[in-house]
Amino acid sequence: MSRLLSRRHLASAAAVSRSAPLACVSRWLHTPSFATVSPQEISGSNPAEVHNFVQGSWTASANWNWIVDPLNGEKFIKIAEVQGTEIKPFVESLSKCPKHGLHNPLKAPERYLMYGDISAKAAHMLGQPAISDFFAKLIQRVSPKSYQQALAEVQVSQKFLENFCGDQVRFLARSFAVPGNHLGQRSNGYRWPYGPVAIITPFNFPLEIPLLQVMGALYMGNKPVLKVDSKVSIVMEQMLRLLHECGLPAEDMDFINSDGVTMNKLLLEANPKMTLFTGSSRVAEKLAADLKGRIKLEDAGFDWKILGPDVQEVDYIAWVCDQDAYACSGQKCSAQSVLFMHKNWSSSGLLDKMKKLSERRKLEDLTIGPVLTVTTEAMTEHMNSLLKIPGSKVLFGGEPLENHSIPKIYGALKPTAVFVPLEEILKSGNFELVTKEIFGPFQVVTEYSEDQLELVLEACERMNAHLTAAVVSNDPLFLQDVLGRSVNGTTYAGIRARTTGAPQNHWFGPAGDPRGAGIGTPEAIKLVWSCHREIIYDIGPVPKNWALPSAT
Ligand SMILES: NC(=O)c1ccc[n+]([C@@H]2O[C@H](COP(=O)([O-])OP(=O)(O)OC[C@H]3O[C@@H](n4cnc5c(N)ncnc54)[C@H](O)[C@@H]3O)[C@@H](O)[C@H]2O)c1
Repeated sequence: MSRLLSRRHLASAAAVSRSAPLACVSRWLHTPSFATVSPQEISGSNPAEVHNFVQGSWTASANWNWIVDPLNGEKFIKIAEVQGTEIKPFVESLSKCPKHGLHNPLKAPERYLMYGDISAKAAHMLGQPAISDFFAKLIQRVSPKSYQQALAEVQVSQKFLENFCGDQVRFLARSFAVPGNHLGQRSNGYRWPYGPVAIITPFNFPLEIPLLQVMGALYMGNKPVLKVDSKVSIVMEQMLRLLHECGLPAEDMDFINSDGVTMNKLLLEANPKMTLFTGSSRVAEKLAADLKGRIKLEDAGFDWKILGPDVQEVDYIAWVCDQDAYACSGQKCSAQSVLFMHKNWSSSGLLDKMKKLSERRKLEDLTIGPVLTVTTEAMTEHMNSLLKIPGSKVLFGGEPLENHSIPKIYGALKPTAVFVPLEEILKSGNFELVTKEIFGPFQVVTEYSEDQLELVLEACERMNAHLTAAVVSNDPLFLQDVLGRSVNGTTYAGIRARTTGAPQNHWFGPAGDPRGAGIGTPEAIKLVWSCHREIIYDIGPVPKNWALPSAT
């Protein structure tokens, strides 16, 4: 297939060369062999198509759903969205996988090695500048963020694949043995797959989240059906084509485009033994109930940062705050949502520096850009509600972006910070409002005095989402106190602490919830994608002098 595509590209390039400038030809020649789209070429007059993959083949659907370009509102990508009446092939495909998986430590162990090889090939391909550039630009088209942010997503994915080359996949399934009570007895603990599983991922990391989760599922022997938010599923569709080129067996995973309702239906009919959901808490709670708990969750983040009493490195910390709150236009689940600032920082100029840094962001290079799930009106309305709280004020931002063609269905807001007094945040009428996750370039800032640390910790305790956090201080007693009385799953501590940017070598996920999932590290893969199985071997011999005991 890849050869066919390459030939097709060459043929198109030749056709184009008769009429178009050389630059265009070179773009086609640089489109990777597996790819069916060229990021720069997609437009209203040249729309891209995204297909499904089930039971080993690419398929269309009776319905095309149009995705609009977040920067100009043009219909530019057609998605073959599977309808409720079309899910049968996906249900059948999943049902072909037994509960004991496609491989496990006692079945087809050579597949662990095969996945080591696939990862090595995929890491090599993704590491080639033309291919990382292809994915970074494709990500930018559907989930607008700066080139550096999009490229970082590709690089994290590439490093992750490198981490699981060679024998590293089989090491994920390392088992242990404990000597038994008598000769011939021993217990072995194994990491066992769930078999048929489902993965649902959101729009904000179109490559990293689905790729890392799907590979983790496959490594451990599961057969996943993957659904990525249709707004961005083109990225993972192209990645799946790359994986096939690297040797991923066609029957090992399915890829579905659908709306949430159809996916919900598929989950209920196909009955996957485990579902990994990454997205909003609203959908997470619905699925947890529908699936009777057979689910792991990576849901909303209302991520806090506490600046300790020791004021230092103000320029650096202002820059980290700016990146944490506003990179990717605040659409990271790890984005800084609230900043608790010790009063010692008031005269440091930190807030002024943050304001200046936020003003450097511009639409032209996508350092600020469209917000895909919250409209400008909704963000402004939220801000106005906060401003009704006594003592609140806009520190900076608070206005819509200007001179743009971002469609109205998406949001466009300047990087915004609103100050709310700490005592007011804690009032029961205000707390829910202030700690509502706004998935956009928006943060709340507050201040605390020496004797108010208890109130800060009370606020952190009362929050529901415990994803990321940062304790910015090099005072070991302060760190110990705050870390010992908080729970967030991915917490950075020290003067360089941040809330965002977790690469593949950091566990990333919420804590404090037994349903909490993780992503990135070997521990995350083992926790999410395998369960413990203990086999107790007891092969004898039965002692020669054994006699029938009395009944017990
Ligand atoms: N914790 C994490 O690691 C993490 C990472 C990224 C995003 N997020 C969170 O995701 C949210 C932003 O994404 P969103 O608003 O697009 O999330 P969302 O919950 O609306 O959608 C996420 C995915 O679920 C699908 N979906 C919706 N309803 C469904 C249903 N009933 N059954 C099955 N699938 C359904 C969507 O189509 C999409 O693919 C934020 O709250 C953010 O914090 C969390």
